[in-house]
Amino acid sequence: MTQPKNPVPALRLSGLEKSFGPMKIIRGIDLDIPAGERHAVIGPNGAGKSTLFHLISGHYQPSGGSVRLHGDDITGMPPQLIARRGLSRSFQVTNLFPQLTVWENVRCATLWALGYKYSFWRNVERLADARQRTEEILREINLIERWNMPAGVLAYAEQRALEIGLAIASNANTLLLDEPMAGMSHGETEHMVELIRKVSENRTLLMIEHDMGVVFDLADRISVLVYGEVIASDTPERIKANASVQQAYLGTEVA
Ligand SMILES: Nc1ncnc2c1ncn2[C@@H]1O[C@H](COP(=O)(O)OP(=O)(O)OP(=O)(O)O)[C@@H](O)[C@H]1O
Repeated sequence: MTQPKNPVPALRLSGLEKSFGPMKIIRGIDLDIPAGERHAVIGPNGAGKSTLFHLISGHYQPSGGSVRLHGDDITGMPPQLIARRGLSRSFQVTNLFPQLTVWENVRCATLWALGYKYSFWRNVERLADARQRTEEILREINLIERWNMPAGVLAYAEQRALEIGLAIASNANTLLLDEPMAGMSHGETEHMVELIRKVSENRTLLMIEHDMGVVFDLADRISVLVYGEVIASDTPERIKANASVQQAYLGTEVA
């Protein structure tokens, strides 16, 4: 990044730990993610990547350590409170209302973000701010032409784009994406990369991804997680050249 970095990182993980019974799954992670960075977490199956996301988003309670979002301690807060503070997560499993239209799905998230209580929702078509914001988001995620289709009949890649739309509709400034390219064709992957690049232009992005082409194309910085520890956190070029990363994980994949 060419701009000076904000001294308060968007995310700061300090001594983060998670055990399940006697099994230490996350073993003391220290990691700063500056605001505006696109950061990828890679690592072998079972390394603890999803667990790490669960800890950051509040879906799991850490066994030790802390999570700070823009300097505020959010450790152990419930997911909905963390989301209210601007951190939004999209899941590997789909999180949409399939019978509602694309428009209605985004509008729900928009209404929530604008602070409307459920009692307002029956006059929802009159809420100009919600309408305008919904339209903006559908344009941003390239689904404006699908606005009137039930979410359940969209193509898989479009459903994933809509999930990203729901995340940004909630006014998120920090996005956690868990394997956004999973199950996509080559063409769909290319579109998703462009979409993620666009929506992360003015947001902080943390993503788990197995597609190394995508990771090395999108990320400003990459952290490599092996057995619950970050063994390296650096630029794509340095990660590629890092001997211990090669040995532990990448092998010949990106050599
Ligand atoms: N709720 C749980 N209870 C017990 N063990 C768990 C729980 N959740 C995860 N684990 C274990 O923690 C380890 C890390 O799992 P996790 O899903 O975080 O890895 P991952 O790096 O995301 O893997 P993958 O790339 O395959 O998705 C695994 O051994 C898993 O079995």
